[in-house]
Amino acid sequence: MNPLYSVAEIRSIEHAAAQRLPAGALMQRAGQAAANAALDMLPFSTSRAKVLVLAGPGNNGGDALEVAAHLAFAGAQVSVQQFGCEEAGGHCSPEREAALQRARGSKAKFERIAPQSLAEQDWNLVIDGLFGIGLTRPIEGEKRALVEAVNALPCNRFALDVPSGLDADTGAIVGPDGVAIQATHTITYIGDKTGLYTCAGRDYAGDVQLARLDIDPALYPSTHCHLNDVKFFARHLKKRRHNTHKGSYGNVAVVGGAPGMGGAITLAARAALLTGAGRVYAYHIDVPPAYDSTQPELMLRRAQDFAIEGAVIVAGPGLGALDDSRAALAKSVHSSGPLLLDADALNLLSQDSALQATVAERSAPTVMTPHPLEAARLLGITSDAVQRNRPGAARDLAARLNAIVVLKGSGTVLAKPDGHTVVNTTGNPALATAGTGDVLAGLCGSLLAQGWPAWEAALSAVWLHGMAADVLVTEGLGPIGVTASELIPAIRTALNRMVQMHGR
Ligand SMILES: NC(=O)C1=CN([C@@H]2O[C@H](COP(=O)(O)OP(=O)(O)OC[C@H]3O[C@@H](n4cnc5c(N)ncnc54)[C@H](OP(=O)(O)O)[C@@H]3O)[C@@H](O)[C@H]2O)[C@H](O)CC1
Ligand SMILES: [K+]
Repeated sequence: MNPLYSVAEIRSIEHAAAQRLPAGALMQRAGQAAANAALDMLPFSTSRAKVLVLAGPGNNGGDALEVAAHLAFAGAQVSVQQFGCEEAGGHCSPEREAALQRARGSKAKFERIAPQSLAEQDWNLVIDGLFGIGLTRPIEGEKRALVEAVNALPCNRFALDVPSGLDADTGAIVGPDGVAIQATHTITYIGDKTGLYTCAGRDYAGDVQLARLDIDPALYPSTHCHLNDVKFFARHLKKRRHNTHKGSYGNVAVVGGAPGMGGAITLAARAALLTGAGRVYAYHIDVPPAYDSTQPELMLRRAQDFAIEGAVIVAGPGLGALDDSRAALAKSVHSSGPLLLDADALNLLSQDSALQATVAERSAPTVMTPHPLEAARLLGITSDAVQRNRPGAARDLAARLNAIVVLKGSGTVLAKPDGHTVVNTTGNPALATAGTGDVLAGLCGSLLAQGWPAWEAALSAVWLHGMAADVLVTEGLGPIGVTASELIPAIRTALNRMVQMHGR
């Protein structure tokens, strides 16, 4: 189900497949698959279509040359900007050579147009075959200028395998200070790749399609990395029985709300309530209001008094960094039930290695929901370093703290202590606003309280959180200006729809 492969795994599949096929067969298949998709992108009769093909020095360039030949034979006006073998120290592959001959045998025009002159022509499509999984350093010099000029063109940009400049494993732009083709569409070969869905991947890959090149499935290794999918957690979507009561749906205790931060704990508690928890307590570090006038169902208490066993604890929303905050966190970590750590709980934890050891030894499940900077503090690295390898950072943190980690951001990455990784595909920039992390924490805590296993609770919470934002945008609300408060009822609707569709 939606496996994601590393560059190393793709290389080994490619190598095994190539042993059984005539030389160049995979590249020809790659070129054919891309050409077929490209023809669908051309706006009208092919003969009037102007296609700019960027062919780099490696086999990604070979793919592009195959595409150039196909499109030229189909009648399109093809211009090839080739950066040939001499660029790569002369070691071009035989299959790329063969592709070059085929392209030269077509009506494709081999020319070198100055990047700044590209905009003078009305291109209908750009084929990006500069670099694929072999990119080893930032794109520089003339190729950098070409990438920037192509990104400014008003037409579709079709990346072969990976948008040139993007790291296929991490979704980071290969830097420092790198550039990448901002593709509107990507056809990725042999296996889907993590970097197309996280970090800069979603912004630079556009619509992704997979072309497996008819490779024998037996050549694919089992992988521990997948795209999130309802199928991973659907069996826990259960229709409610009549003969139940609030105790059937668990208790959530949200711990936070230091002075001036009452909003965070309120959002988390409301999210837990509106997504089905039986009882929700909000344990405030500050003196809490008498009651929440918008949601009087919430039970507000002082964190100093909290001794709630049997509840799922969501520690962190607005927790602050007071002595009382640390005390409440320590009590939460030493509790015996499922625990969700978010926001300030993670920041306090990053300063306390003894408490980290206690977390790692917990017998009950722990879920952590850091954003990149919170993850960086826990890992003792910079947030840039986290973003340069989000899957790796999430896996490191999960292993170190024996916890399920939800590394938030574009293409949220979830990791288990055993290294299993899932990249989420729902969500959009509507979530980039204050409080949505508090809402996710409350939602995940609510599912834990309702008896979901921790991994499936995290997968489902992240999926629903993003899906709710996607629905709000399709309904014309956002992505600009959506508030965390508006997200909560949208999540409730999405959850109920999912239970109706998949629940038993
Ligand atoms: N092999 C097959 O049958 C198939 C391959 N597929 C396609 O091939 C690419 C991977 O091809 P590869 O040649 O390994 O790598 P790239 O084409 O991505 O380019 C690497 C070459 O570019 C040089 N390089 C790397 N970074 C830079 C840079 N920043 N500036 C300039 N040049 C750079 C590199 O040389 P170095 O030794 O200098 O690193 C290589 O020459 C894959 O993505 C597919 O598109 C298909 O899957 C079909 C089957
Ligand atoms: K490419």
